[in-house]
Amino acid sequence: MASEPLITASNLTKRYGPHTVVSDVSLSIDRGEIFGVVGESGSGKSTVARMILRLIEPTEGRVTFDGIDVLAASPHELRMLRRRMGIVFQDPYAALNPRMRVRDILAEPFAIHRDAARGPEIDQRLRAMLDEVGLPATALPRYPHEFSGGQRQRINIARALLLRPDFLVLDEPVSALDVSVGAQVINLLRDLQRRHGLTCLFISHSMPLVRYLCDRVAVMQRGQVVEQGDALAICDHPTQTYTQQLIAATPELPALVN
Ligand SMILES: Nc1ncnc2c1ncn2[C@@H]1O[C@H](COP(=O)(O)OP(=O)(O)OP(=O)(O)O)[C@@H](O)[C@H]1O
Repeated sequence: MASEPLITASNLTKRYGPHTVVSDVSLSIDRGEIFGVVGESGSGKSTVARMILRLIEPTEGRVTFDGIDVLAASPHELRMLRRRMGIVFQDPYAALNPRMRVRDILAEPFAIHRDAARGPEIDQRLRAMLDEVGLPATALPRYPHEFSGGQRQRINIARALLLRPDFLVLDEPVSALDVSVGAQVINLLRDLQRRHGLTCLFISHSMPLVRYLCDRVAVMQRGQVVEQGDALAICDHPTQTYTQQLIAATPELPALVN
């Protein structure tokens, strides 16, 4: 028997005053898959992801996470849900507090979720996680400005994974990075996703990247899903003109694949 999807979003709509920025979006994300949301800037991708995480309240619609009604969750339930969800933002520079040491940035989730780990175990978890994202333990006492963009994004990924979430939102995680650095980060994400059996929502404007990384994809245009399904099928045989234009607009990936 097929398992229930980890996430279902049904008829999500977001309006700001008279502006409808997301309109009637429905999708479901299976456990262990990477689901892509692709579209040009302003098409509503981030708004959909933030509504799923309930960082933004939808105007209409429903979200379930592991069968739990996310929008009806009490503050306590929401805290428990948030622990199971991580997010990596686009801009690795803006996402890290420049006045905090890496150790404190990474330990922050443990301060919020006090029962997740204590004392010496926290330090152990930080070191192990840094190792997983390819950074040395000597990073711990240093400040974000001492790191390159790619290294900073690795710190963001480590922070997002520290509480061992089931679900990770990747909001254009490499679009602020150089192509070769971005390729390394994409491969790291793919390895971590496989190793931990993570379920991911990957937001991107790049069809080749979606083709490389995602199992399924939803294509968004002006707040609506115009096409969704198997990522390879849609990238190789798009049925919508908009999808064809997106493909034509993005250069081929350089040698990303390792
Ligand atoms: N708080 C807000 N108030 C009004 N409009 C907003 C607000 N947040 C987002 N929007 C508008 O909603 C639309 C969708 O934005 P969103 O960030 O979801 O798009 P996106 O596809 O993720 O774009 P990008 O790739 O540039 O991040 C945009 O037109 C944006 O200007």
